[in-house]
Amino acid sequence: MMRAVRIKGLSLARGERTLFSGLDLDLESGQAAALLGRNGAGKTSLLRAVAGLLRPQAGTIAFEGPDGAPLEAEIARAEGLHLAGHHDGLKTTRTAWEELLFQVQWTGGTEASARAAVERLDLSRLLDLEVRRLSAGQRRRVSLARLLASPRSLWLLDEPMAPLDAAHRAVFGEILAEHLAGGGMLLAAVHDPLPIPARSVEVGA
Ligand SMILES: Nc1ncnc2c1ncn2[C@@H]1O[C@H](COP(=O)(O)OP(=O)(O)OP(=O)(O)O)[C@@H](O)[C@H]1O
Repeated sequence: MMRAVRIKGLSLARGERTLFSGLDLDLESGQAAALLGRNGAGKTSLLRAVAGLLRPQAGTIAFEGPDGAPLEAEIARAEGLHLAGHHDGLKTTRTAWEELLFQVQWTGGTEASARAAVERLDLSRLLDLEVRRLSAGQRRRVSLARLLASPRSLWLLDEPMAPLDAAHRAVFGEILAEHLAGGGMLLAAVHDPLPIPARSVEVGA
C-alpha cells in the first residue's frame, strides 16, 4: 500500500513555457493538500505529472510503501492512485451503470463494491441513462463512485466539487474524511476550500 508521495524540485513546462519550478511537496498517509493558484498556474498539470501522464522538466516524484520502502513508480501509479479530472474519461454512449462497472472492474474493484458506491452517491435512479444524458454533477458523481468502489491510496482530484450541489458536497466531504481516516491521501486542485482540513500548496510563479 502506498503510504507517501515525495515531490522534490519539480519543474513542469507546457510547450516552451515553464509553468513552475522548484516545487517540493510531501504527502503522507492520512494527509490532504489543496493545490491553489490562478487559472493556468499548472495545478492540473501537476496532478497529471504525479499520475505519470506528463514528464517533468526537472525534479522527482517518488512513492513510498510502509516503513518508507520505495515503490516502483510504474506499479505505484498503476495500482495505487486514482486521477479524476475535468474530462472525466467516461465513455458517453454507455449507460452510467455499464461505465461505472467497467471502470471499477478495470481498476480492481468488484460489482458489489460498485453497487455500494451507487447507493452512497445516490446514483440508483440514473443507472440506465447513457452518460451523455447526465448532468455535469451527475457525471461527476459517477466518476467519484469509481474512487469509492476500487480502493486506492492516493486520490488526485481536479476541482472535484465544482459541479456538485450542496447535498452532494456534504456527502463528498464525508467520503474524503473516511478516505483520509483509512490512511489514504488526497491531492486536489481547487478554487474553493475543501470540506476537510487540508494543507494549502500554492502552484505557479
Ligand atoms: N496539452 C497542452 N499543450 C500545451 N499547453 C497546455 C496543454 N494543456 C495545458 N496547457 C497549458 O498549460 C498551462 C497550465 O494549465 P493547467 O491546466 O495545468 O492549469 P490550472 O492551474 O489547472 O488552471 P485552472 O485553474 O484554469 O484549471 C495553461 O497555460 C495551459 O494553456
